[in-house]
Amino acid sequence: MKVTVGKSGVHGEVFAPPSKSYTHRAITIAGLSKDSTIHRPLLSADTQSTIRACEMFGAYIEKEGEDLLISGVEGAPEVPEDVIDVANSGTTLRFMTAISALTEGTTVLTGDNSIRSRPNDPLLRVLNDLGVEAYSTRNNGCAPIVVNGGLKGAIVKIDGSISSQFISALLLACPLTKNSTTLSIKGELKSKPYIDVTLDVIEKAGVEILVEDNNNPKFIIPGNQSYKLEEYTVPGDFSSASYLLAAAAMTNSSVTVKNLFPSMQGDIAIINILKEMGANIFWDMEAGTATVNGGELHGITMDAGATPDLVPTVAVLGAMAKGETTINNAEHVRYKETDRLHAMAVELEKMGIFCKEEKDSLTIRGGEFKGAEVHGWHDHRIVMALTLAGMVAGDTIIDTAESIFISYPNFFDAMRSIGADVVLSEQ
Ligand SMILES: O=C(O)C1=C[C@@H](OP(=O)(O)O)[C@@H](O)[C@H](O)C1
Ligand SMILES: C=C(OP(=O)(O)O)C(=O)O
Repeated sequence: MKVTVGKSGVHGEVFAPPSKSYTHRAITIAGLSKDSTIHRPLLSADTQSTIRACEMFGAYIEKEGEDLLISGVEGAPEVPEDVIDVANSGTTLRFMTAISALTEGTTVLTGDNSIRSRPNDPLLRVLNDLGVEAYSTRNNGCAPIVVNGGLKGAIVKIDGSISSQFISALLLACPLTKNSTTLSIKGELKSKPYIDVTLDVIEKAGVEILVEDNNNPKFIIPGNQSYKLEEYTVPGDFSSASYLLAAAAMTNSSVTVKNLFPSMQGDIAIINILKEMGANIFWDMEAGTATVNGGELHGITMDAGATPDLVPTVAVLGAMAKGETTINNAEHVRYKETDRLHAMAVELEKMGIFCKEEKDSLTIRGGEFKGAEVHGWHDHRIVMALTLAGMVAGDTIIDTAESIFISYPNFFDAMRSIGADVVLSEQ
């Protein structure tokens, strides 16, 4: 699918979609509990992967109105009858690899081309240390992955510099083993707020994990616990909202995004980033609304360590801001659906913007956008970010636009409802 984007601004109000990260955790934990109801889950391609995987472990999941009713396996996942295909979802692959380790048999997990090129070595290594035979069939840490269950608690260390999802996965599975686990981190921990999101839902489901030294965390996970999620409401997604808010800042127009209440999401940082860049933004936490009313944007230096998913948004903001924007501490952004540092540099250059890509940083010199035919890299965040660039440049065509189904299925409808000129076509 292609999207043609014309010069346009935004106006009015729009609802942020439910958080993808919170939805993955709520479904996974409900799948391990008894009976739970999840209110306002995100139903997208990635969260459908988590639903399918939980069903393969024996959970029953039904949609009733806007809710998901989940009858879980009460801590004892069954051995799946078939290969688990997570499609494009890294979160699902990592979480379900650890859940497989709780079964008493063999699970095989795989996914699409992108998933089969993303690293998992640190997770597989720690599972080995926890008594599980877990390996990549290609011996490079990439899916397909084989897991022979039998998870036991132990004292282990994991590399935190590639993906926090390995740690979230272990935090989800380890409370269900017979003995306790102590998990500490080697190297710099990236994407830490996602671990806080995991701990938030784990705690709401009545499971206890002790965190020693929140800055360089060590997790003490008592064993023999059980999840009881019962009732859970998913908050709005700040990563998805970043495109809506940035659209107003980039086109000097105005939008109010609703459903943005405080939560543990690191991407709440978009509010301060926009403020720092010069946008007129006001977040009313009690009302859960964030309003952007234009502004004169200038370049900033951003540390992407905790908020990798904001990188495509900040890259397009930087491309039309005055001066230079540098995104540092961003090597882990290369291990996503695609290498997003490279993808943004290549596509922004096609639109006339100077970019300098280094091993773990991207510098963007603000300039005049020109319309172009650009590649969406089959990556939802690249497509959504380039849509904003197209609204400034006009005459922009982005391919692989269907990838928005991964995290924000009605992104184009939402953008159209606030005035964006976006037209979808089949080829
Ligand atoms: O746990 C999660 O929900 C996520 C963690 C982050 O990944 P990394 O921890 O691999 O950086 C983030 O980029 C991804 O979109 C969602
Ligand atoms: C990287 C992402 O998700 P995942 O790791 O679950 O594929 C994302 O949504 O940007």
